[in-house]
Amino acid sequence: APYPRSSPSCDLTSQWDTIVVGAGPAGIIIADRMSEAGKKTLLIEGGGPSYGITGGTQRPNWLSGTNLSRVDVPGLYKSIFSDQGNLTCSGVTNAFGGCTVGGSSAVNAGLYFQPPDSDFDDYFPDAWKAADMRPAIARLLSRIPAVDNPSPDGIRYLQSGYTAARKWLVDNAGYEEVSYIESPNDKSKVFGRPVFDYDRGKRGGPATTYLQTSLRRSNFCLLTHARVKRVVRMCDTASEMLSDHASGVIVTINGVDHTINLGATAADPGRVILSGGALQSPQLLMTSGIGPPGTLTRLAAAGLLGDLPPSSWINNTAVGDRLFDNPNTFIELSGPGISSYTHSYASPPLGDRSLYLTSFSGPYAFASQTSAFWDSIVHGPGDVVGLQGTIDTSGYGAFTNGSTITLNVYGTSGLLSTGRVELDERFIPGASAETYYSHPRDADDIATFIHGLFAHLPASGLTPLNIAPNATLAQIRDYITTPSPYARGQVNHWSSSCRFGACVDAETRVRGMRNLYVVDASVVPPLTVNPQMGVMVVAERAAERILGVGGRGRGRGVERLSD
Ligand SMILES: Cc1cc2nc3c(=O)[nH]c(=O)nc-3n(C[C@H](O)[C@H](O)[C@H](O)COP(=O)(O)OP(=O)(O)OC[C@H]3O[C@@H](n4cnc5c(N)ncnc54)[C@H](O)[C@@H]3O)c2cc1C
Repeated sequence: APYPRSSPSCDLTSQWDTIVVGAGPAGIIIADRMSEAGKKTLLIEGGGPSYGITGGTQRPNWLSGTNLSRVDVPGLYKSIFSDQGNLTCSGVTNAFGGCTVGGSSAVNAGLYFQPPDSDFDDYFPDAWKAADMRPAIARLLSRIPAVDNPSPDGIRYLQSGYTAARKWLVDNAGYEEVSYIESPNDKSKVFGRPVFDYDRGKRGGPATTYLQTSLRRSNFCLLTHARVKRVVRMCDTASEMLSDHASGVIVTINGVDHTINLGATAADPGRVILSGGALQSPQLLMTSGIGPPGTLTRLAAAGLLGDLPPSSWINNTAVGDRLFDNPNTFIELSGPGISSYTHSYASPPLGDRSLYLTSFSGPYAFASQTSAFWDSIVHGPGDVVGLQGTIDTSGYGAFTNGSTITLNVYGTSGLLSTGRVELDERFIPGASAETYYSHPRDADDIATFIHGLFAHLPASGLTPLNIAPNATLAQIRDYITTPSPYARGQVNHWSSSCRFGACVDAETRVRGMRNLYVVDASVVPPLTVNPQMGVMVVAERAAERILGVGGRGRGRGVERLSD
């Protein structure tokens, strides 16, 4: 049932100043800022509750009697890959992700790295440069602090992988050990502890912070189990509004379609903000008659564009284009000093269970990453490729003995391969095959990174098990580009499918529309770090741009065509 079920502010027949589609991290933050600014705001989520505070009740028996759900406990993170409950987008997208209150921030590992200034300066448009983003970053960190020592008792748990990796990378390979909280900008030959958005041993993020302030406002409603089919942008001849105005959305609740309307006035025409994530926001644009003409023709033939006439279609091939995800490779590493640890959903060791239940401390206070490191390859001025490694506490696949851990290697910013959001025969969105390694330089760069790392392996400290430590560059390149349980997997860091300039303008407004916006990972270019903090910062900055407030590079205010 819709949640909260009886709130008077959830009267769906009323008219709204702002309708936000999707309660992922971006949607929650932008909806909170809109309602804070006095806009009557409706946040619509297709999935249901997740964290205990949102009404989530899925939990293993050892959490019975608490108000925690499985989502709240960081150490239960990996269970999502074997038991998705009803938290994921299964059947809704052809990819892995969270479709629940909090979106993927409710099912992810909680890694929360601040993007370096260079990401904003190199890849974002004017008004989104590093200097413009500082207030947004400060606001975000004041609501969701960054932590790199997640257990509230102050003890660092499961550190054998950290110790071995430090010897390898800092002592042998010349990496500098840094605090990523204090020094977010240096992302070349650096090693350190991962940063998380946990809150005193529990999963944090926008759902436990921003959403809670929104829910206390009488001008805010969160509607769950409600899927938006499309934005309404029909000509309304009575008021002579054109189809470049969104007038509301069509949403399916319990199998029944409803139209929910914006309340346009001369002072405030209202706005629809799509925050469905990098796969579903482009899908929503397409089902609203905005996208590649071939896809719009298919949707119209299937009757999925309502009665929007072809003359009102906005043909834009940039919708869904240049989708990005990090190509990844798992490298299984074993060493005599390593004690691996696999978190258990149903039966954590008794000591670890009681440590968590009494003080939210111990191994269950974090998802399993003990260290992270970065390097870069400079191809030329402004042409720099970011490379990341993250080390976990357990082995994977066929390599799960007690002394094996997993290194996850990604390529990040500056990679050249991108794909497209494609709608399959049922119009479900997914990633096209070109998303990974379609440009040969990417495989060369990532193979060079791995080859260089292997050259510095300590003599008896760590041994790669699934790739030979003396593999040639060509062998590594073949390994990482050949599908296997360890290579070419999806990291699910979907982004960049509705880019600034081509798909939205510098106010995040959809090109060709006056009051329709996209604020989520779709507008975020490939970042040097895991995306969620960048997504949240972008939502904070977008609120300033849309509301027309906020210091340097001040937003131009709503619904005046510009850029
Ligand atoms: C398993 C996993 C692990 C990850 N680990 C990390 C990590 O540790 N650190 C990190 O930085 N990033 C991580 N990520 C990525 C990160 O979680 C995402 O980048 C981030 O959540 C994207 O936020 P978003 O707001 O763009 O969209 P999403 O998180 O995708 O949220 C979109 C929401 O909109 C809803 N929605 C979509 N369409 C509709 C519709 N038509 N009607 C109603 N509702 C709709 C969806 O149900 C969903 O809840 C991980 C992702 C996954 C899947």
